[in-house]
Amino acid sequence: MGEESIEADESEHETPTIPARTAFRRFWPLAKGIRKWLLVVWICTVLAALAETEAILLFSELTDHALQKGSLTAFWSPAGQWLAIAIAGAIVAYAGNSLAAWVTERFVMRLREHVFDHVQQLPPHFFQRHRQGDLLSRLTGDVEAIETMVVSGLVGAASAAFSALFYAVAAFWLRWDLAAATFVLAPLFWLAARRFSGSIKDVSREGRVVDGAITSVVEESLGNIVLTQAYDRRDAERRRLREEASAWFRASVRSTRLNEAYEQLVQVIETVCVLAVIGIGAWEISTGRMTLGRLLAFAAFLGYLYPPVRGLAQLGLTVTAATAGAERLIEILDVRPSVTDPRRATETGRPDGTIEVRGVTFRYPGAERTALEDLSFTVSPGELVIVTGPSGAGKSTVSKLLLRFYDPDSGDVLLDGVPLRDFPLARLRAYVTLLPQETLVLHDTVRANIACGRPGASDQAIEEAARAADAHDFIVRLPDGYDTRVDPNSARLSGGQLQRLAIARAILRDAPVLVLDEPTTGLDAMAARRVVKPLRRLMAGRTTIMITHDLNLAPDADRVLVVDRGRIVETGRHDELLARGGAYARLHRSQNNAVMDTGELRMPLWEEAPPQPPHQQYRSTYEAYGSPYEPSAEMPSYLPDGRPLFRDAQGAWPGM
Ligand SMILES: Nc1ncnc2c1ncn2[C@@H]1O[C@H](COP(=O)(O)OP(=O)(O)OP(=O)(O)O)[C@@H](O)[C@H]1O
Repeated sequence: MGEESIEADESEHETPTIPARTAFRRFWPLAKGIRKWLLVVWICTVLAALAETEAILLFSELTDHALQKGSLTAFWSPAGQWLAIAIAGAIVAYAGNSLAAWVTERFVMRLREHVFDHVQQLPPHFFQRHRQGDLLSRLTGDVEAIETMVVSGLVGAASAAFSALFYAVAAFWLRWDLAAATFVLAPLFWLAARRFSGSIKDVSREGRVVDGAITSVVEESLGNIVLTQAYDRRDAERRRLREEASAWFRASVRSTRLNEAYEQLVQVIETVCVLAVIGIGAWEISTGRMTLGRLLAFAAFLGYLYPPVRGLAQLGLTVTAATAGAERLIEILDVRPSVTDPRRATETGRPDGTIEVRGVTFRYPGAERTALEDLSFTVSPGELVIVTGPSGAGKSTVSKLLLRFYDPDSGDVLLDGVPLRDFPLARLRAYVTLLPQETLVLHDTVRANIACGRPGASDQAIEEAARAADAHDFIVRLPDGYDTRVDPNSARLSGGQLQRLAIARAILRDAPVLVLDEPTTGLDAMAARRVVKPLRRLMAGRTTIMITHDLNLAPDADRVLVVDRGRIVETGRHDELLARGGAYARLHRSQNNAVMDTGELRMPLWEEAPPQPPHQQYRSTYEAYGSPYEPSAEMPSYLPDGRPLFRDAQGAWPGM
């Protein structure tokens, strides 16, 4: 594996806890380019606070001169100013809030793209070890949580701090002694927030985790709906959902209770402060040291002062809660891609397609055993090499190294003599095309599904590829032809048709090297036969490495590599290997026996063995491969009605 691919078995760790400051610093760089707008939002908030202050002072003036004295002439001027300030304040607040929403959503968009981009580069085993629902919840809920911390949090904190300071100065300016008396109570807010912050963070973290678990259960359950219905697993699935939903229920109720307790405590503290002001104010008015208007203005300043003070404390809690989401995103962002683009890419033209695997040893990150051990082979341009072997032998791992999903721990994979790690990833994957075991379908039209082989391909090229893949005929019979929308779960296309669509895509891609991973697995015999011809057209003139259990395709290969426990145990042509009577011959035999076994399922349970029909055609096949023919007395080759048990009794794979 390359030096970049430091990759721990991340799933085994608990999500690490991170201080809010670290989390903030981690995501702040993403605000680049929008920071100036944050400043504008902050200025708008300041202007709105100034307008509010001016309004309060005008209110005080109105009380003392217009209301107390009952003078209408003293009313008009301050009233006009108040109205003008209110309108200006409203415009500024509107502009500020709209801009804040724009900045916030831009940040969320950028963050989501950043995380999504990163996740897309992660190696296959990451996705096997993380539940999809949990990843979804991180990409949605947690991303928004971080916004509260970085953007709203920052602007909120700056605005609240400014407003608090501003109103405090105004209150001091009005009556410093009265203000000082009430400010003595301010630390109570801070104490209350401190008391609650730890528990709120815990419960938020719990909530984020459970949210991911619920999405996972729903997603897995819907993805497995056939199993659920066929085996009547509805109760089990409901129980699974209920378990997670109960955890969510508990976390959510606890979170509301904590927030509500905090809110109410703050209300009580506020009431104490207001009563203190009224009490002191009443005493001051009674001694003639203060007018009613000034007292009301003072109370109003305090009234305006509390929300930002409370907001600051509340913001602390919100940021603490958001940190729980940040921790979950940072955990993902810290997973390093197993491969990266080279620092200096090799400049080559289109390669001829010589693949050389040279002394490759590879172990999956976190795995105990090596999946490949000192593997070496070469495939010349235009050759077809089949890689076969028992399950778990390491065949698919070979395909992952050929596509450079991973780098080998030692040894090298070379294309035209250049190590794969020296190619830019995008270029490498244009040269080496994978036809994976499961047919991958985009949620889009048939046309787009083929065109993704070569973005920008003309309709004519798409149709030619579809014809070469024997897909054109069934495509034109679809309701909207090439414009019919397909999706991975739609029953609109059969497995064989999807496979032919994938072949059309690969034909259009026109890469010099092809990696086919079990191209006929999962297809029934008829469907498998139908893809053979298109496959041959696809393989023509390309270096092809076919990973397969299906040895019906082996006689066609220039070479067969038999892999077992990560090593090549045999290599040669199909007939040579059969004649050798080793691992390959055993695999071949077991495959044919497997066919016979299915035939046996259809047999009636006779008391006695049925009469044996002649087996001459199999004798000649065996003898042609140099194997001794040993018909088994217990294992009939024909059904009692005379139909052959072997599917290739009419000659191997007539479709080829
Ligand atoms: N993501 C992974 N993490 C750890 N070990 C893995 C991972 N994927 C595969 N392995 C292990 O690597 C070995 C080779 O797996 P591989 O999938 O290449 O086998 P295979 O020959 O393709 O099997 P099959 O024919 O069943 O698909 C196996 O022992 C498997 O358990």
